[in-house]
Amino acid sequence: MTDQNSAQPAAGRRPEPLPLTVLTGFLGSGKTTLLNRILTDPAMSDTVVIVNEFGEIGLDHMLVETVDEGMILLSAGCLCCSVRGDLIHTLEDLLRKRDNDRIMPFKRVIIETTGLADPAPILHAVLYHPYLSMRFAVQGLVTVVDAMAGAATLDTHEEAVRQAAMADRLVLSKTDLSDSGAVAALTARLRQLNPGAAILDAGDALDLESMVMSGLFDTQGKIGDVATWLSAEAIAEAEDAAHRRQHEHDHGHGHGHGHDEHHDHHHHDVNRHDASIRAFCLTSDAPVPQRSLDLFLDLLRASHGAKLLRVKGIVCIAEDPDHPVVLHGVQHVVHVPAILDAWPDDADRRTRLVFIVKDLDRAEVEALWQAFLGQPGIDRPDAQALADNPLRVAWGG
Ligand SMILES: Nc1nc2c(ncn2[C@@H]2O[C@H](COP(=O)(O)OP(=O)(O)OP(=O)(O)O)[C@@H](O)[C@H]2O)c(=O)[nH]1
Repeated sequence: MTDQNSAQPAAGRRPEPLPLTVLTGFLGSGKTTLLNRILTDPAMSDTVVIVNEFGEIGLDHMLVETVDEGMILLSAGCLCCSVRGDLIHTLEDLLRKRDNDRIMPFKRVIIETTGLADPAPILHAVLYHPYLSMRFAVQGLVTVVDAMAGAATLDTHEEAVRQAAMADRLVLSKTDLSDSGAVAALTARLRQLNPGAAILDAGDALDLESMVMSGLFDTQGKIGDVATWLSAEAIAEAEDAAHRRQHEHDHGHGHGHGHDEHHDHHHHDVNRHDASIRAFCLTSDAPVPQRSLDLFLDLLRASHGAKLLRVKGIVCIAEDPDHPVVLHGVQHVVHVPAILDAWPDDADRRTRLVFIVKDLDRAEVEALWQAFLGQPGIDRPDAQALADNPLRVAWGG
């Protein structure tokens, strides 16, 4: 078990959390190339990079031009499975050295994963570690997608789909080697897969600092732009567009429209990997009682935990509607990283929950949500029945 006190700062006061970003992307997509750019940008000086590789002998560290030799740490194995403990120890060790002035006071950490990594357990490991989650402000996930090989990789490798679907920022590399039609098609596919993430072109003069700082907190550990972080509007719009496409598609079939039209709709169909992962947004105009929210989240993670890749939200709590609660979850755990002093937009106090899920129907989550909002429908469970269910305790435990 991890010793929570092992990396406590020397001084008594709690230090500002340090930004931590996970950089991922499929094999050969251009992660190291982007990292080199980040490390040579003056705005990104004092960055510690943890490079993770398969195998005993890493190659990437030879390719990364470091600002300071001591700033590169390597671990053998895959971060998402075998060496999660190593990652935690590495981060604790880094903090200890920084707190004891044994290394320079770095300002942020970037973890570069292997090309095959599943980012969910990596984010999870840091977000839910009782001490690390206090010391690091997790910025989220930047995923590099190779514009040349990206579509074929998404077709054949589910890891690549998960990396793209969970990202806060998507960076298209090798656009200089790809034709514009292929880039546009890949961009459209990524937008459908992950409507909430900004899509950037590595060939552009990127603002690397804001690319890396894609999370809820800014460099001082202060709450940043919640609406951008949540991306609820973009996800809701994408859902509407998908609905319209589906409706037109069904309408086309029902009324025997021409073959060409069908052909065009089928052209937009997502492939089997993409189709198993989806993003959606649930909203409520009515404030949500704290207990209903707790029960909803409990039951959701207990019954669907492994299918929840990410959950983000802003919630109007009935007991304290002036101070919205921000939620952030990865897999089995959803936690409250912040309670805001005020609503980002006082005119819009709706509760918004954004989900990125795998093999889970929107309807199932929505039925549960409505049950806890006190709006049970036909064939839907009601909250009291769910709360009284004797199995609930067993599931939650
Ligand atoms: N033309 C071009 N080449 C690029 C671009 N980005 C990366 N490359 C090249 O693609 C190859 C792979 O890039 P890396 O940065 O090593 O990719 P990686 O994701 O770190 O690779 P792994 O660590 O093996 O998974 C290298 O030869 C890079 O020079 C780009 O935007 N344009």
